[in-house]
Amino acid sequence: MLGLDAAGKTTILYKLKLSQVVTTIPTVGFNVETVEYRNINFTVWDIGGQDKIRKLWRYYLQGTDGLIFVVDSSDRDRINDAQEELQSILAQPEMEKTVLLVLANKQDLPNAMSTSEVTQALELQKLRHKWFIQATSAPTGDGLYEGLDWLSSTLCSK
Ligand SMILES: Nc1nc2c(ncn2[C@@H]2O[C@H](COP(=O)(O)OP(=O)(O)OP(=O)(O)O)[C@@H](O)[C@H]2O)c(=O)[nH]1
Ligand SMILES: [Mg+2]
Repeated sequence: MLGLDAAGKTTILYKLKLSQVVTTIPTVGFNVETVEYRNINFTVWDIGGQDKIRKLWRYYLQGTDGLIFVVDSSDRDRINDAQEELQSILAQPEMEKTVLLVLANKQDLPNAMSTSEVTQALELQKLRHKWFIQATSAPTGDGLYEGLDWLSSTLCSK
């Protein structure tokens, strides 16, 4: 699970793992948890997204079945940064066969971009990867399991 700092990755991970909203601090390094859903054990790696440590993302890619890319839909100023980071990670050789779940998170905030706005900004239509975008709100959990539904059915049919 990757995405810019403050996109909501750690909040999402622990909402899935504990069904709780935890208080987070910026992740330096990573958190890893297994999340069981529909008889699948997802090993979810939540990797810190601050600018200075983004260059470490590529060290976590080997053996990845699926990429969950989390976006703060209310952060219009940085959606282009998110687009650039997503493209550069998908260009890595380890990611050639990965499937991509984009979580358009923070839908509860006023002025959040819609999934179609995020789709356009991230240029998802141009990708050669299988992808899906899901609107989410981490504190309520809205959309999280719909995203995992797509991921599990897509990975199982591979
Ligand atoms: N309103 C709202 N706030 C959210 C949502 N998801 C996360 N947040 C808040 O956004 C802030 C950052 O969330 P984190 O989960 O720490 O973000 P992160 O992506 O792990 O950030 P890094 O560890 O720095 O990469 C926290 O204050 C969260 O409570 C959401 O869907 N809606
Ligand atoms: Mg974090």
